[in-house]
Amino acid sequence: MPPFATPPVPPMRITFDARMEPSGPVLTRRMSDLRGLFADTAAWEAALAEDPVVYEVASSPVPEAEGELPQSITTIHPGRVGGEFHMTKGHIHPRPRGEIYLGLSGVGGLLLFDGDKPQWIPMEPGTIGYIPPGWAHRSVNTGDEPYRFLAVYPGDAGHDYDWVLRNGMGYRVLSGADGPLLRPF
Ligand SMILES: O=P(O)(O)OC[C@H]1O[C@](O)(CO)[C@@H](O)[C@@H]1O
Ligand SMILES: [Fe+2]
Repeated sequence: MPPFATPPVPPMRITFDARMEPSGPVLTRRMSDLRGLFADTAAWEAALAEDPVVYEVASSPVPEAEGELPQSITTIHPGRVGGEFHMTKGHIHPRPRGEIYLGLSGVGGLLLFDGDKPQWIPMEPGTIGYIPPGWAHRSVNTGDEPYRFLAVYPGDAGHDYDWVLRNGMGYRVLSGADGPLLRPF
């Protein structure tokens, strides 16, 4: 017997479709799901009229359970809200667990925050961004095309989104004349 109770998952070959996304469920996050995250509240409210899809997360069939290593591919569509680039909600793992991101297409960045100092890792196809345990993380599309990355994380990590609403992420990532501009919160 395994030392913990999880639904059994067989070894599996996970295939990618033409968009390089795993074939599992897709979670769609629209502008209205990102309440309280962009600095320019008026610009965010104006964007609600169309309520565009900001990002999609396609998951593999591996469950989020202790001992498993689920994966997902996130696509952040290009765009800005009051000069701030489209981004994920961001979260911290309630159980301190590391995570790996691999850039697949487009350009973006991985913003990390430990509650004290923020870190920024530019991401492009082939870049691995390592998220150590205890660091909140958010991904940002800093380009004009969809930014897509693979995430692999321990299945018991969990997602705490309120931590980011309470503490912020240390930086806001804005569009600047010479590329992304990191403005302290
Ligand atoms: O969970 P968020 O902050 O919306 O960001 C989405 C991305 O982060 C993950 O939750 C993994 O950390 C994935 O599901 C996805 O890669
Ligand atoms: Fe995570």
